[in-house]
Amino acid sequence: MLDIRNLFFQYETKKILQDISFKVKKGEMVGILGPNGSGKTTLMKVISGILTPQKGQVHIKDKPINDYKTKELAKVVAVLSQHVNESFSYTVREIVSLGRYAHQSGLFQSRSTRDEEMVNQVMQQTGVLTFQDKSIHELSGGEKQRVYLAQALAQEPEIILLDEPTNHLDLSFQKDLLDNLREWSKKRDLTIICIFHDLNLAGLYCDRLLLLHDGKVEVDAAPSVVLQENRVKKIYQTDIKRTFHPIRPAPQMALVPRKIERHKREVDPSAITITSERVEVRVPVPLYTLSSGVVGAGMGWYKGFVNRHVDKTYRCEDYREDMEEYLLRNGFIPSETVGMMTAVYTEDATFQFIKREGFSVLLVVTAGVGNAVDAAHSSEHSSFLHPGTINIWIFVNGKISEQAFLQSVITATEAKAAVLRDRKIKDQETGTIATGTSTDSILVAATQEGNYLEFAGTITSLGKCVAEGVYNCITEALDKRERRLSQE
Ligand SMILES: Nc1ncnc2c1ncn2[C@@H]1O[C@H](COP(=O)(O)OP(=O)(O)OP(=O)(O)O)[C@@H](O)[C@H]1O
Repeated sequence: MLDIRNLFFQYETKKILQDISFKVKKGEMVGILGPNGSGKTTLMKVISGILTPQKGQVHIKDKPINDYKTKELAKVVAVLSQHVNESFSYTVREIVSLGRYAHQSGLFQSRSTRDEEMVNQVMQQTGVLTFQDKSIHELSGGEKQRVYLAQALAQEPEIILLDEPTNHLDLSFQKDLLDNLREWSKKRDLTIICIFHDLNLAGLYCDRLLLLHDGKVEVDAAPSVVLQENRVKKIYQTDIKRTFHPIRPAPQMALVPRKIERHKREVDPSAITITSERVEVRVPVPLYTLSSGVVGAGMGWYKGFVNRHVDKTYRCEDYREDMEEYLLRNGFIPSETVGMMTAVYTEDATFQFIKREGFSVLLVVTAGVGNAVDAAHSSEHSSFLHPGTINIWIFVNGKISEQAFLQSVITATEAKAAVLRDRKIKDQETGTIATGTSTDSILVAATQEGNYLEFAGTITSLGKCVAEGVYNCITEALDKRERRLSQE
């Protein structure tokens, strides 16, 4: 559809575009990225024929752009630029109707029914129909943006070029616009080339990204290839962290602000409160946490950690909502808290603080084994769930990798299974040695400050602390439980 070959462009003596080549297929949505001044707008102007390159060619539908007459080009390419001249006080409908210019013929450029239909349709699609009789000067920045988009669509182009179209748009209009553009590209084969400053929107919506740097193509590939952490850091000269969109398979770049906070981030036993109602840990600054809690499950930043005692007969339709209400009643903010449940006596909780060169680990455990299961034979069990019985908390004063988060879980689970093996705790249904209980929970939380700990396998320095601490804490908790049972 579009073939750009070896473009060179300069404003007087200033070289802007240097040897730019790329192709865009029909129906593709391509994002153009690059830091300020990298040449994005200049490239768009060359593609749309506003600027003529000193060298190189732009072919549209296999024909050099110079061979197109103005009207003919307008039927193929529409441009939505950043800065639009608004010297005339046209109404919205008039502005959108101007988009039909290329389709009108004859001396008086008379409008056909098709023109009217098209204008109404695009005004409907872009949500500007309701203010069609207002003057453009009376509109907000976002409303104007949608009017000019409607004008571009009214051209019924095959290619649309957009220069930062989400500028001025609020969140829902950004999403609507990009959803619509992508739908038009997929369902109507509209070819879209769009400049983005927001790398996340570009990564989420585009089929392909072209990253410009100093007037050259740094990389032209799929979003997951282009949006590499080190590349973006280097080209944009800023600190970012690559992550992933939680719902769609798209890379996302998170800005990392400069740190100015002065709070001490260390979790030690003074943060723990143990009562018959719950075990809680409160910290002043959120910790990066991986958990299987009733609330706060998955990865997130949390500053409250609650292991709530519930009765063995606890049944609740919506236990998540119940837990959130419980947290609120007790002064926790649910969105900042990981909440777990257990039927064991929380006052029998155990903890251990292990200090090592450059980092430390606080472990907190509640354990009961009335519900013990041998994972090797779990298929023989019914799937009835009892409240959690071995809950393990691992707080790391250090900076740990995502790998170390997961390895901590593995190491802790192995240490737990080892306790049950050494104490010969059996699965009541199968008579074999249990490996855990059916509803165990775990959390690993790290301050993400200080020494970097990449691994937490059983024989790494962090893994050894986790293994030792979990083994000791569960053992002590089960001793307490046995003493309590023997006294009852
Ligand atoms: N009319 C002009 N005359 C001379 N230099 C210009 C002109 N327009 C742009 N430039 C220069 O060309 C370079 C590229 O500008 P361009 O607008 O293409 O960059 P961009 O990547 O779109 O930037 P931004 O992200 O800031 O919109 C810049 O250094 C700019 O100052």
